[in-house]
Amino acid sequence: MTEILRVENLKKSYDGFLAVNDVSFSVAAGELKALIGPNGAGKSTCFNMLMGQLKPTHGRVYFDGKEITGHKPRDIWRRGVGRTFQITGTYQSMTVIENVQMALMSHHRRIFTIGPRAWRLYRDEAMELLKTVAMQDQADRPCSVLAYGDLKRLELAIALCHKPRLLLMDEPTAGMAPTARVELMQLVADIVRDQGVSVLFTEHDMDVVFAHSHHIMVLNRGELIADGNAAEVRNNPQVQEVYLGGGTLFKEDTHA
Ligand SMILES: Nc1ncnc2c1ncn2[C@@H]1O[C@H](COP(=O)(O)OP(=O)(O)OP(=O)(O)O)[C@@H](O)[C@H]1O
Repeated sequence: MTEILRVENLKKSYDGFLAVNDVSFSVAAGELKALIGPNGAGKSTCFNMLMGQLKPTHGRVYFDGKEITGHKPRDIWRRGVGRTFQITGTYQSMTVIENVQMALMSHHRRIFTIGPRAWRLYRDEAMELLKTVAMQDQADRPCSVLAYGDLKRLELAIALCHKPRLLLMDEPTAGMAPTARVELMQLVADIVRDQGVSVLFTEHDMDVVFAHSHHIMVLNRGELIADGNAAEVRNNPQVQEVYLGGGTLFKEDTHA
């Protein structure tokens, strides 16, 4: 499979404390890959280095074969790396579809189009994106009245406006009820399958991780201790030790 992201020997030191220590991995085109680990393992630090918010102390990051180490977040985003955050960032005073239209205007560099005419721009394209996340029936509702799970789906539609080839999702299901978590990740898995986009996500809910990921990486104290499919990771003694002190780890995965 074609490699979309490659990370080589990434390190991040905070005043001498190595939060990420010599981490190397890759993400293939069309792959749904999880990055898991206990609190403080270095997942967010790693994400922030991939997205340009943090400069690595050492190491290199390549996106689609080109080095992006230390590039500005906007440059990385323009190249096709999208991101969703733990806290949703929609405009509450606008409707669902207006939020998507705003993101499309930004993508097409028409963000300074103002007045009523603006809301005729990209409406069809926005509606298509809302269909992708099964939100078309809520297009004209104000964001302020949306349920949390719907906000997360809207955020996903907004991230897709920029046609990312790689989407980094930081704890996409945080704060959601268990059924809504599985539904959201099923939606992400469908988008990966149908659109060929790659997704790298961090997650604390192991049911979500093992049900949907093609591959799983485990970070512990800044070091990558496993990178493999669900069975390989589940049976890895070091992973079991980290999570449950050596006991039986995860439920059987449902991913084929
Ligand atoms: N700006 C900072 N300055 C100093 N130490 C930091 C900073 N940011 C993170 N750390 C430390 O680096 C380590 C890794 O933190 P990070 O937030 O990357 O972990 P994480 O795996 O994302 O954790 P969580 O699952 O709790 O979000 C932690 O020990 C944290 O305290």
